[in-house]
Amino acid sequence: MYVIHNPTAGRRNTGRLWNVLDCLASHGIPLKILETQYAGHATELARTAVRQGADMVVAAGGDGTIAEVVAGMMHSDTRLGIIPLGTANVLAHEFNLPFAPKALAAVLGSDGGTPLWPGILKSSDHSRLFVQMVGAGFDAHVVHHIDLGTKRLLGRGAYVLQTVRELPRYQFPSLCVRADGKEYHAASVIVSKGRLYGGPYLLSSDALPGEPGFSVTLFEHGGVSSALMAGISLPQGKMGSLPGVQTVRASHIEITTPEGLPVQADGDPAGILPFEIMDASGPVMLAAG
Ligand SMILES: Nc1ncnc2c1ncn2[C@@H]1O[C@H](COP(=O)(O)OP(=O)(O)OP(=O)(O)O)[C@@H](O)[C@H]1O
Repeated sequence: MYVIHNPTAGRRNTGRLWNVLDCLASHGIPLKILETQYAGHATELARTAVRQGADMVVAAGGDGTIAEVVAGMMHSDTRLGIIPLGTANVLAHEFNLPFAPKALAAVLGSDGGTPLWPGILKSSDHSRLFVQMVGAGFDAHVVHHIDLGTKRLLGRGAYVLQTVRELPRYQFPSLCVRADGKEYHAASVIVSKGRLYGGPYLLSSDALPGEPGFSVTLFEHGGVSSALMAGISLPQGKMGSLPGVQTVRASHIEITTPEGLPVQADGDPAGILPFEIMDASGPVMLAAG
């Protein structure tokens, strides 16, 4: 079992990592632990692990680390494992993974698997894989402005703090979104593979992370009060019933204008508009118990 660890993920709390690895080792599972040195390194390490015949590659980090590991495992029979060490760990919540070391080690050591079908975010000069969601509009603006030191200190609270800071100065420009050819205009858009957002919070109940296609959540209204309402509704699981919020299913999404507006993927900065979003060529199998 190869374990690819991002030492910069989350609050750098490696206690869970070592406890899980101890459990696995005590069950005689051979481990090869690799540490990432820079952004994008996890993809190279995963690709090498697959080439060396790894039966499982474990991403030890947050959603960004998982996406990078998955990008190096596509078109292989290698299974994906997760040790959630990130800030929001949305994918771990999505698949109901345990966070307790013993239970997590049991999942990683089991034969079970469930499909995870990633998405691809493509611009004119680069493309990247994502596992949970892509956002453009206010949430991407917050992600692009977040201070890494504060994120390490406050965890998810850093997003709340940055939201409060950015709200008064964000202009809420109108985005042009084309979902399977149909045009929409919205202040913000979140294109999800999964149901959850920002942690264990329900965004779109019709999302299917193991199948092709996306849930596209469109926030029609901009402005401080609409953004605050969305922020309050999310932890209550009521985002879907908020006035001005609509969700559509689509398999090909283009977000074209305003050009230069920031985009986030899996909670990390991911370039600027314009972008198109499509399914990856197939799923990977996730050890999820
Ligand atoms: N050694 C490294 N130095 C700097 N950056 C790294 C390194 N290894 C990985 N990264 C980058 O760190 C980014 C953030 O990691 P990750 O998303 O796993 O953690 P997080 O943001 O704390 O968690 P979450 O996405 O669950 O909120 C990744 O997108 C990756 O490109």
